[in-house]
Amino acid sequence: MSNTIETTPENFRAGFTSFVGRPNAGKSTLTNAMVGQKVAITSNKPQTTRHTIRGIVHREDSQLILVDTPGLHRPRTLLGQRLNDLVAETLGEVDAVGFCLPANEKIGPGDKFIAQKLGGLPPRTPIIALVTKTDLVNPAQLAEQLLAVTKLGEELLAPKGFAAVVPVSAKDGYQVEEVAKVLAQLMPVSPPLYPDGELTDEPEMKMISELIREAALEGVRDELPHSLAVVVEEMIPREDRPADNPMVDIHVNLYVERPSQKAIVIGKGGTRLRDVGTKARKEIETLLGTKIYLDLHVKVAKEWQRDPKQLGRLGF
Ligand SMILES: Nc1nc2c(ncn2[C@@H]2O[C@H](COP(=O)(O)OP(=O)(O)OP(=O)(O)O)[C@@H](O)[C@H]2O)c(=O)[nH]1
Repeated sequence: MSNTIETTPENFRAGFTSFVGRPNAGKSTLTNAMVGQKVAITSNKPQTTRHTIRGIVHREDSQLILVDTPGLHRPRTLLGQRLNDLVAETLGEVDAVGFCLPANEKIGPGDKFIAQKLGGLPPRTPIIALVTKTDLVNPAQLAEQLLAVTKLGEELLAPKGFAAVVPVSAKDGYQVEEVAKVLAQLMPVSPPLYPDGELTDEPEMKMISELIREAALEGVRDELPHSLAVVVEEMIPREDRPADNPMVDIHVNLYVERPSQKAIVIGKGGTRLRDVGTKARKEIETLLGTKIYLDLHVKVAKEWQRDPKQLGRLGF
């Protein structure tokens, strides 16, 4: 047992923060550079959020919980009001937002789009700009980008602009500590929300994806030898459930390489996927000891076995 309470300094700060930015902006790499350990949250933890926790930064005087903001990462799949609602809802729940903009690329429409959405947030959520990948530019280029980013903030986050603009390189570690420090100062005064140590639910997520993978391969192993990857995207406790009868929504993507394989996994009229879902659900319910709703999606990720970026994303 830890004695967290007794040893917590008086001005300890703890809270939730989220990195946003267009694809490739460096969010995941920065998250990994800041966090000692990867985690994913399930139903049985304190202070459960509806977001996937990507990691927790434990510092002497603070704790930062890095959460995902679904939606902003893939604006093209969500239209208009739905996106606005989602952004307000999810980012309304974090204590600060880190907006990642690569130092080596001109500010583009994707960045402006996100900045505009951030500008629509209630003014209480501080937004800091993180100019990422500074190792790829020279000092003059970096200075120019810092100015451009500051200007973007003044234009689209009027009247306040960004709470801070911090250059960082996750690759060589430059200013990674500074990012944590700046974010920590924006967290509310609070004892740690998660215990140090026993952090990870990742084995649980792995077991769940394995159960689904096994069920999905049953009977079609020859047709789908190594072409199936299963990723548990989110596990979210269902709201408004009685405490003695909880339920967890589990969203899962099954990745295959070719459309023909997708057809095999889904089966005629979706019957096969339904059977896979039923079988896996029972096993997962036994594993977790709670009711679940299993949401399975089959996606084609072309040649994912050969693409390091895709592999990374699928947890290989
Ligand atoms: N040189 C350099 N490359 C970086 C740095 N941070 C990230 N990258 C590279 O930039 C690419 C994208 O980084 P990610 O961390 O995956 O970016 P992301 O914003 O999470 O991307 P999505 O998952 O597509 O939203 C990868 O190839 C990284 O290796 C950095 O500090 N320096």
